[in-house]
Amino acid sequence: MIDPVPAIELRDVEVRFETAKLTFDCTIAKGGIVAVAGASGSGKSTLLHLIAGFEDPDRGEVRILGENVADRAPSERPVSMIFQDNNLFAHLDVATNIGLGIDPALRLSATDREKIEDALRRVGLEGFGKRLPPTLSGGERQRVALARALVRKRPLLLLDEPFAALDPGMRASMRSLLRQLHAEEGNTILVITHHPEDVKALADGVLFLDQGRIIANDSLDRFLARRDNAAIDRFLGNT
Ligand SMILES: Nc1ncnc2c1ncn2[C@@H]1O[C@H](COP(=O)(O)OP(=O)(O)OP(=O)(O)O)[C@@H](O)[C@H]1O
Repeated sequence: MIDPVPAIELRDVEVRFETAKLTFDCTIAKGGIVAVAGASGSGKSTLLHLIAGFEDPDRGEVRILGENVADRAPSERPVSMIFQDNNLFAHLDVATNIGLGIDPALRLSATDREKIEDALRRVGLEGFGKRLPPTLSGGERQRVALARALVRKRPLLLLDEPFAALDPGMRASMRSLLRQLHAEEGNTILVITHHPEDVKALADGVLFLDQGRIIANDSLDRFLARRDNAAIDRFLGNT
């Protein structure tokens, strides 16, 4: 049965920049992996920033798990966000970077240390705790960012092009890791990607943006079958 309380609702949300006006209306059910796609500049990052609280709407309402989050700072929202890069503090070792997800003041108990070790195991980085981020590969750094999100235990995980810097083999392995963690956590994931193969391999649903608007909010199958929009055709390589 579909949970009646959606993970995310954007109601008449409008953001105005000097050169762009973005308007978002959508409802996203709990528990799926949703790919967020669309041409460069279509508004994908802004959409995620609105949900995470890094951007405030000029109009409209952002609701998470049934609650209007207008007054909630990013750290108070039930959300973790992973960026393309710059997720980690270079001068802090991997375990400490993950510990920041548990307590930003780093008052970590023995149980917290076990949670960090467990998260490292789950992302395939056992024994990496003492390493510094600059000594890791791009894929390993993204795994650490995922481990930090895991220990935060937030029901919503937002990823802004998390695979952008990775080679095809690494992308595929990150996709399967994400699917596996999603199956274990039962969380709701939104992931920005420019690649149809990520959408096909990862997503249950697709939000497709064009010029600051959501023009599709479909199940994966329905999205892949669409032939009614030039921007979607271009993305899927149907032209
Ligand atoms: N802080 C800002 N100030 C002014 N304009 C902005 C700001 N953030 C985004 N914009 C504009 O809003 C539009 C959408 O930007 P956004 O970064 O959300 O797009 P995107 O789909 O994530 O693009 P990309 O795929 O290139 O990352 C663009 O025209 C961009 O120039």
